[in-house]
Formats: sequence, structure tokens, C-alpha cells
Amino acid sequence: MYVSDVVKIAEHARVVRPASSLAVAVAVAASAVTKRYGGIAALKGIDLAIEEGEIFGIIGPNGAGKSTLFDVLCGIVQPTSGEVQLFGRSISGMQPHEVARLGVARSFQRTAVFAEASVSQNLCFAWHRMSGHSVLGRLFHSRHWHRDQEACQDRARHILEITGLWEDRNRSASVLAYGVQRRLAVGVALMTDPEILFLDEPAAGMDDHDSAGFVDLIRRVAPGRTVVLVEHDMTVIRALCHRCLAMADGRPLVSGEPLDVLQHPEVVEAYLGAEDA
Ligand SMILES: Nc1ncnc2c1ncn2[C@@H]1O[C@H](COP(=O)(O)OP(=O)(O)OP(=O)(O)O)[C@@H](O)[C@H]1O
Repeated sequence: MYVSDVVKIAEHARVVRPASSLAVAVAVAASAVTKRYGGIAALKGIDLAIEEGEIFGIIGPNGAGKSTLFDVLCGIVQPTSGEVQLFGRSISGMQPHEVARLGVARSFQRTAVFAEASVSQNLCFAWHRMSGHSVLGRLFHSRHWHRDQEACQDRARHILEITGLWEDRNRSASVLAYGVQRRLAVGVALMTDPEILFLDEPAAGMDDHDSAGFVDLIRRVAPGRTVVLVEHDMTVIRALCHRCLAMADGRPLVSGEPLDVLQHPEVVEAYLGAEDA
């Protein structure tokens, strides 16, 4: 990414958050979070509060600690010190599947779909991973299992429609164009109707057309949930995020509305320094 991208004036209209007279609850909170990998301090003390319903971006030059923070926030990686809370509940010591049961889903940087399975099958796999039905239950086709199957089909139909994947539902994931596979990855994450959706560089490798479509998709699915994304594409950040955090060298630099953050001298300097390096 180039500095000119960082300071360029937004061409896309940003999402306007609906005004609310109610106090806003915090969905994701980090306090004094550090992470060391041996001698490397990837996170050097992060405090953060992401409100319920926000679309929140994490940006910064390569090696700033974005992915590490992202992994710590969604419970994939345990911090060395400090604490992360989701909806006011500490996730310290929780396994990733326990964090997922709090209403959290994430998409991965590399598309994590089963290549040989169809689009619909990929969606149903995601459902069954979370529903946790026993093998015996399936063998005896219990009434509960049948009901669950119907609920899965209904949910999959909804996700196929909202992601624009209906026409592709019977196609193998392996033959889908890259941008469509990325949409499927979001669809997979949405199957469990998460309250917090974590997206790891969702627009990476997309052309302008695909990334504009992707922005539309996230706008459609965001209402009613909190979305946290790491992203290098500043057009996507400007178009989607209510707020973002710029990081450098494992520390928070500036947070606020994307345009303000992207034009902040310390942020411009951090990206310039990274380009010079
Ligand atoms: N598993 C790991 N083992 C050792 N060092 C790591 C590990 N993960 C990250 N690091 C180091 O921690 C620092 C922050 O890395 P991180 O991947 O979080 O940065 P980033 O901002 O996401 O970078 P990029 O944009 O290049 O993905 C870097 O110095 C990196 O080399």
C-alpha cells in the first residue's frame, strides 16, 4: 500500500451509524494487552473498546501487530498479559470453540472453505460444526436432528441469498472465482448468525469490482452485529468503518474516524517509515 492511498480523500461514502439515545454497550474490550513471541514484542500494551454495532478497522504498516491483535481479540491466541473481554466476559484461558459459542465467528485471510464441497455443503458444514449433534443422534435420525437439518437448510438459503451465492449453490467451491470464494468464506462465518464477526484481510487480492461488491455485502450483513476487520485496502476501510485503530510497532497510534486517522501525521509517518524500510 502507498502513502498516497493513506492520505487520499475518500471517494466512497462512509456508513453512517444510526443515532441512538440508548447507552452503547462494549462488545470487544482489551486492557493492557501484550503479546511476546520469544524475544519479539508483537503487542506492547493495547487498550481498546469496540462498541456493539460498530464496524471497526485495524490498520498499520507490515509488522505493526495487526494480525496478532486480531487473533488475541477473537481468542485464537492468548495474550502474554492483559485481558480481552467480549460482551463484558473475560475470554482468558478459553479455547477458540468456547469463544465461538459466545457468538463470535471469524473469516480467515486465506479462504478456509472445503474446496471439493459445494457452496451449500460448505455452509451446512459450518452449521453442524456449531450445532454439535452426536453421531448417535444422526444415526437414529432423532426428531431433534431433523428439526436441526431444516433450520440449517433455512439458514443456508438465507445466506445464499444475502451473499449473492444462490446461483452458485451447487457448484464446487474449487471452481469459484476468487472474489466469490471470499464471499463464501463470509457466508460460512455468518451461518451461526454471530454477534461479532471478525474478518481477516477480507478484501486481500480482490480487484476494484470485487472489493466494491464486498463492501456492499458487509454493509448488508453488518446491522445487528459488531464487525472487526484487519485490512490493508484503505478504500475498504474508508467505505466501511465507523472507526479504526492505526497501529505501529505493537502499539496503538491513533484511533477515530477513518478519514481523520488516515490523515493524521503520525499515521502518515508510520506508513512512510515502513516504505523507507
Ligand atoms: N507466530 C509468531 N512467531 C514469532 N513472531 C511472530 C509471530 N507472529 C507474529 N510475529 C511477529 O510479531 C510482529 C507483529 O506481527 P503481525 O503479523 O501481528 O503484524 P501485522 O501488522 O499483521 O503485519 P502484516 O501486515 O505484515 O501481516 C512481527 O514482528 C512478526 O514477525
